[in-house]
Amino acid sequence: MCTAATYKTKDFYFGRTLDYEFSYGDQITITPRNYPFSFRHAGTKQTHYAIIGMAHVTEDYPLYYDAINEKGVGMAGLNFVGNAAYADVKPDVTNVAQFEFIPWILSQCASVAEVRTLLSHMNLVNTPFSEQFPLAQLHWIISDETASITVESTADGLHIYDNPVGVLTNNPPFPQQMFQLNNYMHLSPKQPANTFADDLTLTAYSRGMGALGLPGDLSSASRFARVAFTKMNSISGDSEAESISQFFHILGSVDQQRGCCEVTEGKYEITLYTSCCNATKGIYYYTTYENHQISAVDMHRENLDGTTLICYPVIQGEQIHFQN
Ligand SMILES: C[C@H](CCC(=O)NCCS(=O)(=O)O)[C@H]1CC[C@H]2[C@@H]3[C@H](O)C[C@@H]4C[C@H](O)CC[C@]4(C)[C@H]3C[C@H](O)[C@]12C
Repeated sequence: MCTAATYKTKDFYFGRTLDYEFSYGDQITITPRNYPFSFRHAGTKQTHYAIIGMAHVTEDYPLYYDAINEKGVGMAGLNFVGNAAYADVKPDVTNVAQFEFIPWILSQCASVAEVRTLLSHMNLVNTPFSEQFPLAQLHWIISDETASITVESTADGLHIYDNPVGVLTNNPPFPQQMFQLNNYMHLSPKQPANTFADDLTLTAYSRGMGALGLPGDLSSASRFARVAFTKMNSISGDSEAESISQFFHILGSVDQQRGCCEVTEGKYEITLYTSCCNATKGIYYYTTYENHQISAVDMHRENLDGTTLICYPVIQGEQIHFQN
């Protein structure tokens, strides 16, 4: 399972948890403006916006999982298994392979409004990267500081939904996830009043009872409701430190601990990493399952006019600050 979220204070923040039972081998990867992006069916872009995100790099190509561009647009792919279906290549539209979707959007869109325009003549196609990396069944959240959309490619075509919550998890399809929030409309960060029955003396005997009923399990639908509640009620100062700290707390509400989600005999899904991008400033912050210290890569500390990918390894291993 995975969860993505947005957060706005003075700057705009975008990030995700990557939950899985193994890592593909990820690196924080910067694609500078003059790295030539060769698209399988849509030509080559010699120059484009710079991108920073988490990717598996193979054959000098950044297979991005989540990323932001220098204009403040963020995009993340999350599993959508059993529902994702990609089209065949068609004439008279722009055919973009599923693995190219993040580079295609982030290399040329400066806002979600521009993304919508690009999507109106795009066909998301079933061309795999290679035999070793077949199609991934995903759906996507694409956001800027003003709006988010969810993109789902299913057997009946490409769907673009407004995403007013700015969060995404996995199945079921996005409209159902949104609909299920109706079930939780009575939840509140405030203490509840007794509306159960006039003749009963019921008391709020514990703090936090306004959110009693918020699901605590790790299913995708439950994580959607939980992170939506947490994010929509989140309050923090607007400094960089306060914003990042709050963002990691929002995604911390759906953190997956080893042992609680068995996917096959003896294999457990865990939160491999959590990212928090300052999309306004081009900084990729992250923590990993084994490293709770926040590490960061700032795209503007690199030569963004370069032609080759810049990769930083994910720092693993707890860094404990002994005080004595
Ligand atoms: C496994 C990842 C999604 C994690 C997730 O959503 N887990 C939920 C599990 S569940 O269904 O809800 O149970 C996805 C997110 C991005 C994906 C990667 C990116 O799409 C980039 C390439 C794309 C290639 O087609 C396949 C390899 C790959 C390198 C993908 C491997 C894998 O599918 C990734 C890493």
